[in-house]
Amino acid sequence: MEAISINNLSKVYKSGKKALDGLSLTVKESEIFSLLGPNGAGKSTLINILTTYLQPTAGKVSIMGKDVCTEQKSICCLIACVAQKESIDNHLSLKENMLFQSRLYKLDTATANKRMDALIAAFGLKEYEKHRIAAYSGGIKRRLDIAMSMMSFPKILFLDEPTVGMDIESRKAMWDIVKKIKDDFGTTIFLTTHYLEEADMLSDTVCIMQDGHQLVQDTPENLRQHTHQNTIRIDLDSSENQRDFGNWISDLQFVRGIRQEQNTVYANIQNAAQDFHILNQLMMDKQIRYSSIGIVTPSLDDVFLSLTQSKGRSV
Ligand SMILES: Nc1ncnc2c1ncn2[C@@H]1O[C@H](COP(=O)(O)OP(=O)(O)OP(=O)(O)O)[C@@H](O)[C@H]1O
Repeated sequence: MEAISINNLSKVYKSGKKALDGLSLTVKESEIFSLLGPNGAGKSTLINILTTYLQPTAGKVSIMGKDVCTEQKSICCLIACVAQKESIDNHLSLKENMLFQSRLYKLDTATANKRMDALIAAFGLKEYEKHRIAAYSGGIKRRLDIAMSMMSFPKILFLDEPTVGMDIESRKAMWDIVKKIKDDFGTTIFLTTHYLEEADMLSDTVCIMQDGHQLVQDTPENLRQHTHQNTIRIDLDSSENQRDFGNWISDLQFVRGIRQEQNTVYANIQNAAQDFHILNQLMMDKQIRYSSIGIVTPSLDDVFLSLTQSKGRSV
């Protein structure tokens, strides 16, 4: 069974704003699924519909086979959502916070204690039990927040930007925990993130959306492969004017978009084998000075930009 199935979903707010526009996607059971998209793409609207806070305008959405419009109660027992705003009570201890959560789900004491001990061990929280919660770092609080939401053993866990604002150490620790949730508990994880490296490291499937609909959904590896043939890297000589070059290359008919990092320009093109030679020749004719040019292995950033960037806009 698919964990989440979305078919032709639309959401129009009262203001008339169409936030979702014929979105279709599927999330498999026990996978880590990352949703990416520029600001305003419709990610929050989608999560709010999937977690039953918002009603869709049209389309069909099912969670573990249950319809979001007619079976909200059953769905709420199957999912948990960790929003960006933490839900920890600083006046309670770590264990009290977890047990409070278990009462919301009406777990009996023996089950609650068993789950709590398993989660404290799995999330590396044992050493923090004796400390005051107010003294926890943001990363540890986030970890506790996720452990609390796992007390109900949800089938699907929604994580809204789980590592936003964290330093790289805490971010890596969080990645290990997200993988552990999938491996040890078999939970399907649906996460949103603005960090493409994070989506790349964690995800079985990545979906990139824009303007309320899906642009692409695939494994990170396949997405990189997709762009691999379509990205040319040019390292300009420092004497070249980067802005002039950026404008010139953007205007070429076969260039779909560019990304500039100081003297380096990444150009997304239609046909690497053919366009690489044409570009090389045009640059020589124009006597543009560069130290190297080549087809490169793209990062997920290149995939994201090539799909969401309009022609000629540099980032
Ligand atoms: N309650 C609302 N009423 C009217 N328009 C809304 C409402 N909520 C969101 N929108 C609009 O719907 C569109 C999608 O918004 P949404 O918050 O879902 O995008 P997002 O991808 O989560 O963006 P971000 O990454 O900035 O959080 C935006 O144009 C937004 O301004």
